[in-house]
Amino acid sequence: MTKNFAVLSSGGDAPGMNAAVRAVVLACEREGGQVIGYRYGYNGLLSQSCRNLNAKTVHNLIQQGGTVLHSGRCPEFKSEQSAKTAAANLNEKAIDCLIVIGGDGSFRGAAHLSKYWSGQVIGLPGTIDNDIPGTDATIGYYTAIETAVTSIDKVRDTADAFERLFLVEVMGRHAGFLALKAAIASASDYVILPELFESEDKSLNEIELQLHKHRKDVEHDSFIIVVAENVWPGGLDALSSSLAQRTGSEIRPVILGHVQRGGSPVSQDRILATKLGCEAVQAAYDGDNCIMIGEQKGELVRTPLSEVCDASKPLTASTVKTMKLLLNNRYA
Ligand SMILES: Nc1ncnc2c1ncn2[C@@H]1O[C@H](COP(=O)(O)OP(=O)(O)O)[C@@H](O)[C@H]1O
Ligand SMILES: O=P(O)(O)OC[C@H]1O[C@](O)(COP(=O)(O)O)[C@@H](O)[C@@H]1O
Repeated sequence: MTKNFAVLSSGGDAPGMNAAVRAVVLACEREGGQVIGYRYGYNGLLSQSCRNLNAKTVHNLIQQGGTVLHSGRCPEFKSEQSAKTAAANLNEKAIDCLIVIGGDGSFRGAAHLSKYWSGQVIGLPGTIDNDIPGTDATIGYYTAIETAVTSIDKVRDTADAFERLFLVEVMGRHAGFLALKAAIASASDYVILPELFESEDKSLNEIELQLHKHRKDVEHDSFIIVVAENVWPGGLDALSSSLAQRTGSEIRPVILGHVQRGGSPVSQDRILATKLGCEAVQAAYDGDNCIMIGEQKGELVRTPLSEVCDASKPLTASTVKTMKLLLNNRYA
């Protein structure tokens, strides 16, 4: 029996969300089913704002950044009444399976909905933060790394010209995946991560030591510190003035911000999104419910939403080891 699908993107948009929508639509059509797309995340589900999706509407979409369905945060979706409204709207459209592309918050929303709706809910991890367990990478993460690295490369040009110390803030909410990878790939000199942060004093002492030895060792005096957002109390301004006091250096802070969420997805994100989108449709036909599709060590994996919503995901130990050798503890 064919199934009717609905798909939405929720929370922070991520490059590759469109590729996931395309894959869901094409895989669904292949099985003879129909797909609608809800706009603005759970907001569209509550207001029944949706459109039909088919091979024609997803043509020429795989390379586009952002999300053609738009995204949104919808705080009222946490209520019982909202979930009941959403369930009624899905039933009105005769939907069998809702596919939610988003982060852990969006998956909490999907799990909440499933308490009041008898249809299937399936999550696809879409966030630049990569903070979702059950998958090695999330859709959008690879592109965001590239964007951050390209930006830091540009910062380096001017940092070298003036022999200045730069602080570059990278997104990630409360996770350091993006900052860690961006720092290594851009050959930055130090990185501040939520997972490793102990205290301001400890970090300042370490930076001071690294900077001092770096200045003795390297001909050029520029120094780039990547700072994951939401770690340093008072943010980049506070860190900048503490460092200026301690080191006497001229410091320039740069916040990369939402530029990291934009742009055409790199091929790794397109491929990941396409694989996960196809697998979501397969999982629906297998009768799965309340799961997230991920990829681990090259294999597609189905994990219960209850196991991904509130669990934390550790940084990869080998990447941290490399970082310590060449960045934070280079001169230790
Ligand atoms: N506990 C919850 N119950 C129901 N819905 C939730 C819950 N947490 C988050 N959501 C929904 O998911 C949306 C996206 O969550 P958010 O944390 O902002 O982004 P992300 O999904 O990227 O982590 C929220 O705006 C809300 O609509
Ligand atoms: O766009 P907003 O609402 O300012 O949110 C910023 C946050 O969204 C993100 O870009 C993506 O986070 P989510 O995918 O969890 O929504 C975070 O890195 C950042 O902290």
